[in-house]
Amino acid sequence: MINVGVLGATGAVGQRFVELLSDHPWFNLTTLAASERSAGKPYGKVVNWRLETPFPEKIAKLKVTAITPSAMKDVDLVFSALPAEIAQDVENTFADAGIAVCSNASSHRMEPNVPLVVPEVNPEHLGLIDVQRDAGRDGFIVTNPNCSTIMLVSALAPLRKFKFSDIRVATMQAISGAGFAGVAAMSIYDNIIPYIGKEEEKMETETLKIMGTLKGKKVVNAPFQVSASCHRVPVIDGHTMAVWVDIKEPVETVKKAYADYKPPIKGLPTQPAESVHLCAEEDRPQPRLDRMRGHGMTVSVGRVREGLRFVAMGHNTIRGAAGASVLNAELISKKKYL
Ligand SMILES: NC(=O)C1=CN([C@@H]2O[C@H](COP(=O)(O)OP(=O)(O)OC[C@H]3O[C@@H](n4cnc5c(N)ncnc54)[C@H](OP(=O)(O)O)[C@@H]3O)[C@@H](O)[C@H]2O)C=CC1
Ligand SMILES: N[C@@H](CC(=O)OP(=O)(O)O)C(=O)O
Repeated sequence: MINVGVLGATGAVGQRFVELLSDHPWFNLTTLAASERSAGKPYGKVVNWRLETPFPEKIAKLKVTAITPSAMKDVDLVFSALPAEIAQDVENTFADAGIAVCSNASSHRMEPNVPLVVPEVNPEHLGLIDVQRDAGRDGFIVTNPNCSTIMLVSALAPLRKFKFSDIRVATMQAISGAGFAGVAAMSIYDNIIPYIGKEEEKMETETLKIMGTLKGKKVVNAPFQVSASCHRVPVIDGHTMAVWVDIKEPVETVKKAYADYKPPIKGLPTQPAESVHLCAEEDRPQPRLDRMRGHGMTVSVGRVREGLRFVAMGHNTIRGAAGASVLNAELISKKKYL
């Protein structure tokens, strides 16, 4: 068992980490860290547990620590669910102290030495860990993408054998993506907000890095163009997106590619049986009905039609955040980087 901790354990994504790690077969959750408001108090007293699954009582008494390596001495790996502006320095400090960091925050994603990984899409990019180590670091940082980007690249992965260069995407994103206090009820109820700060830029750049090729010590971006329009909708969990790709193959050929798809990795505890599920029903995927497919780790695709057009949807705080990071950590562990 590998001892792990969570940075930002009280937040929307932090709670998902706690849920996924409290009974993990490879990882032993020993340390929970949050802001000064929470540090020094028992986790059960400071967390406002908002998940549908029961609160894991066995960690209720665990004392929340400060977000410093010295306060988290027994851990080999930390999961970061910190706000990006805090994560920037904190994650560097942990990696410099010899600790592996699996981060959900956007701060380091686009740095050339930092792997931006979705295990089913670009597992080989973990090779950038060696580049960080060669530069003299004892630990390392591995990131997972933005929650909408994960759904997009997962849905594109089975289509890589076809030629395409132009992707257009319009998202309908859940309010949990903005964190617990992110969107006021008065703003989102009976409404759609056609702006999510920096989200479009993230989808347009992160996709190219993830679907790029690791050549020597760097990733060469995928040679295509992504154009995104992002919108907040009154859904609690589950990011949905309409996607247009310039694939010329017949619809049936594309559907077969989804049906036959086998991801390049297997044997990880958090990996779902299907990383991408092709919905047969004409009115699916829908967030309320499909977000928990594969324990929240499966991306559902449907409405594949001429154009080529389709709809993709996945759980933003599980597949799009904490689950993605845990899957990265499992791959890191399997590949003996720890
Ligand atoms: N929500 C989502 O779907 C997704 C979120 N992300 C990213 O994950 C990260 C966390 O998001 P989310 O969980 O929604 O955020 P929340 O606001 O819900 O939680 C933030 C967490 O960080 C802690 N924190 C805040 N300020 C500080 C500080 N100054 N020092 C130490 N700890 C601090 C909080 O502790 P305390 O309770 O003590 O204040 C809390 O545990 C962000 O970078 C976000 O962009 C990524 C993908 C999806
Ligand atoms: N911006 C996303 C969530 C998020 O925090 O993304 P990122 O990890 O790229 O900061 C949303 O609002 O749904």
